[in-house]
Order: sequence, then C-alpha cells, then structure tokens
Amino acid sequence: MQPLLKVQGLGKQLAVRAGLLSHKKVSLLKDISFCIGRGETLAVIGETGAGKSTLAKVLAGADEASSGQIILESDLVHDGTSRHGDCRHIRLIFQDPTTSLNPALTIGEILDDCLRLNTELSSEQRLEKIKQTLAKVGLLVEHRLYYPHMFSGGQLQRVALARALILDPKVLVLDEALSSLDPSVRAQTVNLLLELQRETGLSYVLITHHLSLVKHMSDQVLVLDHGEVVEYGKTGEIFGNPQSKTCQRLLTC
Ligand SMILES: Nc1ncnc2c1ncn2[C@@H]1O[C@H](COP(=O)(O)OP(=O)(O)OP(=O)(O)O)[C@@H](O)[C@H]1O
Repeated sequence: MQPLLKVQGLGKQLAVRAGLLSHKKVSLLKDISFCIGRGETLAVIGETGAGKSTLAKVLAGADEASSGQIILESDLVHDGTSRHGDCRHIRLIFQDPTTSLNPALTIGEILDDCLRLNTELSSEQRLEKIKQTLAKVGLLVEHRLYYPHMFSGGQLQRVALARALILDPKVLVLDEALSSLDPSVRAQTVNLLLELQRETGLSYVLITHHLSLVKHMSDQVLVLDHGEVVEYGKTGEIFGNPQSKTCQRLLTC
C-alpha cells in the first residue's frame, strides 16, 4: 500500500558563527527516512536536543530542510532544495497554545483568518466551517466569540486543534502538544485525537517524552539521537526489544 507520507534522506544544516569572521556548518538532522500510512501514528522520541522539534518544524514547513525529500500522497512537498505547494496538508501544534494564538482576536476571527488566507470560501461558508470545526473538537459554537484568555489550558489546546483541523490536513504534527495538560485533560484530549483519527483517517507525528502516550497512541516509533535515526520500527517491537543504547536508556527512564 502507498504510504501517505514518505520522508527520504531529510537533512537540516545550519551555519553557526565559529569565530570573528568564520562560520561552520552544524547538522541538526541527518539522513532521516520514514513512512506513515493513512490513519497511522508515528511517535518520535529522543533525549533533549536530539532534533525532534527541528524535525517537526521541517515537516510542517515552518523551517526549511537542506536536503532530502518529503512526499505526501505522491506529491513532492520538499525536493531537497525548496518547499512546494502550501502548508495546509501538514499542520503543527506546539506545547503552549498561548504563544501562537493572537490575544487580540476572538477564536472565530483566528479561525476565519486561517480560512480567508488559505481558501476561496465565502463568508457564510467560512462561518459554517468554523461552527463544524468547533463542534468536531468538543467546543461550543458560542466559543467563537471568546478571546484566548477566556479558556482553560485544555480548552486552548482544543482551539489550537481546531485551527489545525479547519484546513482539513492529512497529517498533524503534535510537538509536546499534550505535555502541559493535567492528566485528566490529557486523557480526554488523547481520546478526542484517537476518535478524529478513526473518523477521518488523519495521521499523526507524535513528539513526546511521555512513553505511556507513545505506547497508547503510536503504531511506529522513531528514535532520534544527535539528529540521526538510531532505531525505527513497530511500537510493540521497539518497546519489547529495544536495540540501540539510546532507546534502552529512554525506555528505562
Ligand atoms: N536556530 C538554531 N541555531 C542553532 N542551534 C539550533 C537552532 N535550533 C536548534 N538548534 C540546536 O539543534 C539541536 C536540536 O534542537 P531541537 O529543539 O530540535 O531538539 P529537541 O529534540 O526538540 O529537544 P527538546 O526535547 O529539549 O525539545 C539542539 O542542539 C539545538 O540547540
């Protein structure tokens, strides 16, 4: 079966200052390859500084890769030098939604901006889409009139989810998106994500330090160390018989 998302030999280099007038290149990601099927979840784990957030940003188009390919449903999204098409099919959700939601706008205005900038929908169609999306993430239609500061942390993460889902993406990248939630809200949000996945065939790239979430949600695990893949396979196999020292260390923490 054709994978939904195929990543081949992805690399990210940065030029950093090495002296008064000189720069050197450092590799943040090296030769990353993996595939995700429709409705599947890939968990990305690794120690701090391993490159997980860099990978998240590169996948979602918030940062540019230096080499390699990103192929979504046989469309070349990144060809080794530049990004093609729009970023609506792979969307990113961060740990702290307060930093990415404009406090001066209502939730309805934030969601409407997203639709105005990325679609040709009329204002009536946009309002209908906003109402449908709020309902999809378990918020009320009236919540479109609220400002971000009027929500709890768990509700705000639902708003961030609504903003990601309103463009009907195929892949959601969750970069520690569940980490700041308290355990009961986290459990509700996980159930919501799994329900959405069952209903729509959405695929997830789940970046987290919570191994219980990895076990519960993911089909595959990719282990990063210093920007390189040191282990990649089915979740059950990785947890049952980790091969790399990094993975063994992470699983015993
Ligand atoms: N703009 C930048 N300039 C220089 N170094 C950077 C930059 N962005 C990231 N890095 C470095 O790249 C490495 C990977 O960072 P990244 O944030 O992707 O790691 P991470 O696995 O997400 O870590 P954490 O679990 O702590 O969030 C780190 O060593 C970081 O210092």
